[in-house]
Amino acid sequence: MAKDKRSKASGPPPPAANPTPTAAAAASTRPSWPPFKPALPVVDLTPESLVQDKVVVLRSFFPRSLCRDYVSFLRELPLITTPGKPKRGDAVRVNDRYQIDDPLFAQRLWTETGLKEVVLNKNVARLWGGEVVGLNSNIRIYRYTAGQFFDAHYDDSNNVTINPETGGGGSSTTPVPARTTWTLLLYLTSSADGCIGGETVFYPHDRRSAKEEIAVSLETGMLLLHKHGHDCMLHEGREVTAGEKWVIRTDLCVKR
Ligand SMILES: O=C(O)CCC(=O)C(=O)O
Ligand SMILES: [Fe+2]
Repeated sequence: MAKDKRSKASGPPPPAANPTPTAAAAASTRPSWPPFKPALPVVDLTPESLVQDKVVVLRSFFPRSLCRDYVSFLRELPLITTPGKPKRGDAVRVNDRYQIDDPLFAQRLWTETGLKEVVLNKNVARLWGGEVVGLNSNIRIYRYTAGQFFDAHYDDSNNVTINPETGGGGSSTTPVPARTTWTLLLYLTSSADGCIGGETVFYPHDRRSAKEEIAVSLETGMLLLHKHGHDCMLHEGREVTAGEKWVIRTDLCVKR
């Protein structure tokens, strides 16, 4: 697939940064995400490079028990099965999805998990394309059941605003203009939970090729980061053939 004809990972744009009628009303419709228990991180988080400067994983980012809690919780959310026909140029995504603009959850994932410390560590800080200020508040939940997949595509970089929220009804600090640079995928299930298939597969040379592919197998609780935007690698979520693949998706954001 030529890059100029590349298909983009699509979806409705995230809700406006200032939701109506009031931010308080919008906040009340956000999910009551389970607490991060036990306190995170549970292991020494060590970034492991799978593709130099392009794909990094953190294994056991969520412990298995927390992944189970999250899957039980997420299955009660109103997931929407992908509409059949994608817009021209958009990747075919066949899965069930839930999307919410939730700055507070994005901030919790960033600050209450150990992620911030790992990402800002001087050994890896140069990777992210700028000064990382947090995670995209556009939180996406994917469930893939047997026969579902996300066809090959590239992820775009988007301009966003990071709205640090205090959560307790306190004052918000100044919004920070930012840009997404790396995709974040947190896998909540794997073959250990009966999910077969569903690998995230990267193609380094802009063509689907079994010889060249780098297939990342699901691991329960593993967090994967991959570079996106102009030098995003072509990639896909391979078909799930049994069980359920559950993923939390957001993005790393740098100051703009
Ligand atoms: O589910 C996956 O493995 C890939 C998801 C993906 O490519 C995306 O969210 O853009
Ligand atoms: Fe993608």
